[in-house]
Amino acid sequence: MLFFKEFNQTILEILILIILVFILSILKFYYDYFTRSTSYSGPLPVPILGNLHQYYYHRNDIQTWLQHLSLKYGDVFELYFGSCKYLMISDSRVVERVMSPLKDNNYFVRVTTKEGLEDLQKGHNGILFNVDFNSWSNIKKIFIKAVAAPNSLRFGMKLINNGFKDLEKFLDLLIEEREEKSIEVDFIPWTRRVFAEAIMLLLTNRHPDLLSTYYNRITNKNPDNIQKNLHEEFFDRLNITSDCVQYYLMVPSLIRNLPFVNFYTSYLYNNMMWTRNYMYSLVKERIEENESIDYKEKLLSPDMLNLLLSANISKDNDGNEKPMTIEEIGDNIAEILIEGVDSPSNTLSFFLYYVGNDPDIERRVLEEIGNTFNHRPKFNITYEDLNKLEYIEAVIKEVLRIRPVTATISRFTAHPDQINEYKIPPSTQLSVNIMGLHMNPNYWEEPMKFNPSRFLGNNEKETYDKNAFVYFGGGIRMCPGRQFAMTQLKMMVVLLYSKYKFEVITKDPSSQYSVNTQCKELKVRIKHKK
Ligand code: HEM
Repeated sequence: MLFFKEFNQTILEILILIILVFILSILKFYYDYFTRSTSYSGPLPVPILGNLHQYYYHRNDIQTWLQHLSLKYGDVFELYFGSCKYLMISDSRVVERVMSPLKDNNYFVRVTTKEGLEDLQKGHNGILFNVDFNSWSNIKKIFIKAVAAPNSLRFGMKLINNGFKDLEKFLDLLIEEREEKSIEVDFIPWTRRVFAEAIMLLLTNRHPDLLSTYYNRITNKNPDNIQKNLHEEFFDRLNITSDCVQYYLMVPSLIRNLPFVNFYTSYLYNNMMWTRNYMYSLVKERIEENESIDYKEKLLSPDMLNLLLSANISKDNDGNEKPMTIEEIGDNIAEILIEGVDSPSNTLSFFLYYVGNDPDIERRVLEEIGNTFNHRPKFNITYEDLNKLEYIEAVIKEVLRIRPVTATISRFTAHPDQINEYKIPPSTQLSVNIMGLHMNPNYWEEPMKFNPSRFLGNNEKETYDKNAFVYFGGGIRMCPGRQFAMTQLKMMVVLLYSKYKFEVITKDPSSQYSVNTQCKELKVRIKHKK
C-alpha cells in the first residue's frame, strides 16, 4: 500500500514538474515576444507553431488572408512560421529598395540555409534558392540563352503553335462527336499540357506526348484502366513538389515528424523524390545519347539540358570550376519546369474566366485580334504581331494583379537597413505580400474591380506605381521567364479566341492550397466560331 502511495506521489510530482516547465516555457516565449527589440504588429503567434495554424486554417485562400492582414496590421507586419519571423511588406517604398536591380543591394538572397532545404537535400545551386551570386549568375546566363534570347522566344512561339495544333485536333474530335457540336470540358488539364509540352521540348528536346495520352484516357470507356505514362505522372506530381518545398521551408522539423503529421510529410517527400529520380534518369539518358553521337550533332541541339551538361559551373572544395553533377542538372531543370508550367497555365485559365464573365472585355479582346490580323482566316503569328496586342496585354496584367501566381516573394537581408520609417534588423526574412500591394487602395482605384483599362495609359509610370505591381517580382531576381511567358500567353489567347467560342460555366475557380495560386477548376463550353 505504502509503495503505491509513494509511487503515485512521485508520478504526481513529475506531472507537476512537466506542467511547470510547460508553463515556464510559454511564459518565456511570450516574454521574449513582447520584449523583442524591433517589433511590428501582427497576429499573436503561439509557441512552436508561430502563426502556422492560422496559415493552414486559411490554406484555401492564402492571398485573401494576407490581404486582410495587411489591411488590419498595416503595410509592414510580422508573421511567424514556426520560430522564424517574416516581415510581410506591402509598402511600395520598401518594395522599391528590396527589389532593387543593383547587384549588391543587400536583398539578393531569397532564403538563407534552412534546415528544411537541407532535409530535402536541396542545395543552394539552382536558380531559385541560390545564395551565391556567381553561381546564380552563371546558371542565369544559360537560362537566358536557352529561354529568353530572341531566337528562343521565336522557337517558344513555334512550340506553342504546334501544341495548339494538337489541342485543336483533340478538341475538334470531341466537338464533332456531339450532336450539339459543342463540348463541356475542364480547361485546366488541357492548357497545362500545352505549356508543359512546350517547356519540356524547349529545355530537354523531349516530347512528352501529354495531350494525346490525356485524350486517349478521357475518351476510353474505362479511363481508369489506362495507366499514365511516366511523363504524365511527372507533370502531375510537379505541383506537389512545389508544395513540398514550401512546406519544408515553413514547417519546423519537430512538427513535420509528429505522429500523423509525418504521413503528410512522407507523402510530400516521396513525391519530391519521385520527380527527382525521373529528372536524374532523363539527364543520364541524355549523357548516354550524347556519347553516342558526334560533336557536330551535339552543337545542333542547344537546349538547356545540353548547355548545362557542357558548362563548368560548380566548384570543388579547392574553388576550382567543375562540371555540374547529374543531380545538380536535374534539380535545375526541374525548378524551371515548375516555374514554366503552372504559372502560365493558371494565368491563361483565369484569363478565360474573367474575359468570359465580361462581354465588354471579351468584345475588345476579339476586336483587337480581328484588327491585328485583319480578320485573316489563316495567319502566321509573328513576334511583332504579338507586340501590337496592347489590350490583351492589359487583360493579362489585370489577371496577374488580381490572381498573382504566388502570394509572397521572399528576400533575406544580412545587414541592417532603414527604409523610410521602417527599421530592418540584420538577418531579417522579408516577404513581399503581393495581395497586400495589388489590392492596396493607396495604390489602386477600386482595387477589387477587374478593370484592364487601368493598364492602358500611354506612360505606365504616370498611371500606376510600378513598385505596387510585382506580377513578375522585381529587381535582380525578377522572373527571367517573363518575356517567354508573355509571348506564349498572347499566342495562346490569339489562337484560342480565333478558333473557338467559350462559355464559362465554373462560378468560382478560386485558388487552392498553399501560397502558389492554383486555379482549381475551369469548366467551359467550347464550340467553333461561326
Ligand atoms: C505568367 C507567367 C509567370 C509569372 C507570373 C511568373 C512570376 C514569377 C515571380 C513572381 C517570380 C519571383 C521573382 C522575384 O523573386 O522577384 C518568378 C521567378 C522565376 N521564374 Fe517566373 N513567372 C512566370 C513564368 C515563368 C516561366 C515560363 C519561366 C521559365 C521558362 C519562369 C522562370 C522563373 C525562374 C527561373 C525564377 C527564379 C528567378 C531567380 O530566383 O533568380 N517563370 N517568376
